[in-house]
Amino acid sequence: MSGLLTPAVLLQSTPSSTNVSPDPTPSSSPRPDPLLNTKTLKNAVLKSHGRPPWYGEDGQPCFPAFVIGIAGGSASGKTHVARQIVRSLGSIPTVIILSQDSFYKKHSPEEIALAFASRFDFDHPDAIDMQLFASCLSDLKALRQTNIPVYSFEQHQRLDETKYLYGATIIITEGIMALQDPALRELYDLKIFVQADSDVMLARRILRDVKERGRSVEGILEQYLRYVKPAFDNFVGPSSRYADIIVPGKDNSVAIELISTHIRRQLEKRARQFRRKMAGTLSRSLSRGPARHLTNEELGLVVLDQTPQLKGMFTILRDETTPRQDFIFFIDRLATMLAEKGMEMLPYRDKTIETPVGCRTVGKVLDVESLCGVSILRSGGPLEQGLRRVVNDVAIGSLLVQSDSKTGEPLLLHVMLPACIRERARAAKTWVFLLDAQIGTGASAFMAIRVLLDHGVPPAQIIFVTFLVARCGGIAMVRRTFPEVTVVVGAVDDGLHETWLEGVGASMDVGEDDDLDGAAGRKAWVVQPGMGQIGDRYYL
Ligand SMILES: Nc1ncnc2c1ncn2[C@@H]1O[C@H](COP(=O)(O)OP(=O)(O)O)[C@@H](O)[C@H]1O
Ligand SMILES: Nc1ccn([C@@H]2O[C@H](COP(=O)(O)O)[C@@H](O)[C@H]2O)c(=O)n1
Repeated sequence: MSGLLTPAVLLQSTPSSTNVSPDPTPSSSPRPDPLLNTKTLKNAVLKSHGRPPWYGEDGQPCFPAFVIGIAGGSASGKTHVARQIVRSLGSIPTVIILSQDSFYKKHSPEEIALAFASRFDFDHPDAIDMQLFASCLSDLKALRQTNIPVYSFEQHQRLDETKYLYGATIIITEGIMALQDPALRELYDLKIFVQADSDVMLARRILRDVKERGRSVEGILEQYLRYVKPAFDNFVGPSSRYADIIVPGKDNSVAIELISTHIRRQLEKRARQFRRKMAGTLSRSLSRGPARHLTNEELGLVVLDQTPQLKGMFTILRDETTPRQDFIFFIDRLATMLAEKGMEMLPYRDKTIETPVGCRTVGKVLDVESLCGVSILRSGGPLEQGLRRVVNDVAIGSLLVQSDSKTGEPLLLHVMLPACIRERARAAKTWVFLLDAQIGTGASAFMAIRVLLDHGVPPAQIIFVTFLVARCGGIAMVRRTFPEVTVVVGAVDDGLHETWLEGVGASMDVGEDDDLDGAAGRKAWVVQPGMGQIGDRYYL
């Protein structure tokens, strides 16, 4: 792996307009193709055509990520092969290139001093934290988030920071010892060994280490003869026997093409028909006669009290003649009421206080370690204001789920989560308000809940807050699959219909279960009587 820092890298094969970032920093300006320049690898941002559902109707992940292990001598061309595979795959879902270099053990000051004198053996299997490597890879393969170490070749040291990774469909790991460890080998779906002549490897290593790793030629040669060459003979070379395919270290375009064809076939087998299935079940049940309308109690929803005051607010919001200013005012007010209702679902404990007139009294205090919001873009946006009013300084992340224009499948296009749920241990202690304007087919809600579960948020700590739910839509499936998730809603409507919306093709109002379908309009599942496209009415 080249580059001074060696974090795992998230790459996309072709540029996309949508930024799917593993980092909380959104990219605003066009970035160079990270495949072309090794120096940009450390800044690479995951871009994707979107991640289709990775779970079944039971909500459980059904296909692990496809994992490829690439081993070979130092500078044999492992990173190059990995990038060529990504490039050759063309339009594919997200890929992570995970370098074994990230997992060099933390060194003592004495070891670092030896490393600077080219007297430290980085080529023995013991130099690598194989256990951590296997555990991070196993999390990623199981579609869970992970945080991997970041290594500096310049400092010969693992840095304090870690790199958050989530959401890859294909993971390519590369490293001299990638095929060495049995636990790692177990995780691979395809094992590759890159074979190059030793003089080619040495020549490439000298050029690269001088240019990119700040080394002298003398140091490189000393390290090579003392450690690199013997390790290749003893460990790296012999591990080629575990490979499914040996790829030449140069002129390897035919091998790369064969490998990508194999991967493409494997991915096709994993394609799913999720939203269609959810909507299909619904249509079939409707065509058999009048839909059986489950009651709010049967659906297990927490519905705001349907007081005349609330009904009055909904009347204004449902009215198509309501001016936008009024719509925004009442949506914000309703969002605040829903956030307050959501707060009722949290645990509280007793707290004794003293009042300004000297009386002691027992009250309540919120009993949660951490609390955040995640908004399903962009129609979850109008609920953010309500949550901010109720919870001071609350961190709110976002997810972008959009329907594929051809298949209608929900696609996860963007994940930007607050820090408190980017680490598994913290996520387990965090309560999350998941915000979306309405639940129609339920496909977006399903996907968003799955993302939180992948990060280790317990289902009982997820509070889905929404203005409207379609009684006969996917809510029954969402509730059946994730019974511990609380759904707080303003009103429950009876209808859900697939409609052609004229002239709104460019809209990205994706939280409302719509299918983008050309510039002249789009097909969308709309809740009826409903309020129309809440995001459009709020933001346009
Ligand atoms: N097939 C190839 N053709 C030409 N140059 C290559 C090829 N593969 C690798 N290289 C060059 O060799 C050097 C080391 O390659 P790299 O992929 O970083 O090796 P590794 O990851 O195995 O250490 C890089 O400068 C790279 O550009
Ligand atoms: N601080 C370090 C750590 C490792 N190395 C050398 O890197 C080689 C593995 O990386 P490749 O990208 O070449 O596969 C390995 O041979 C180590 O000797 C180093 O020089 N300094």
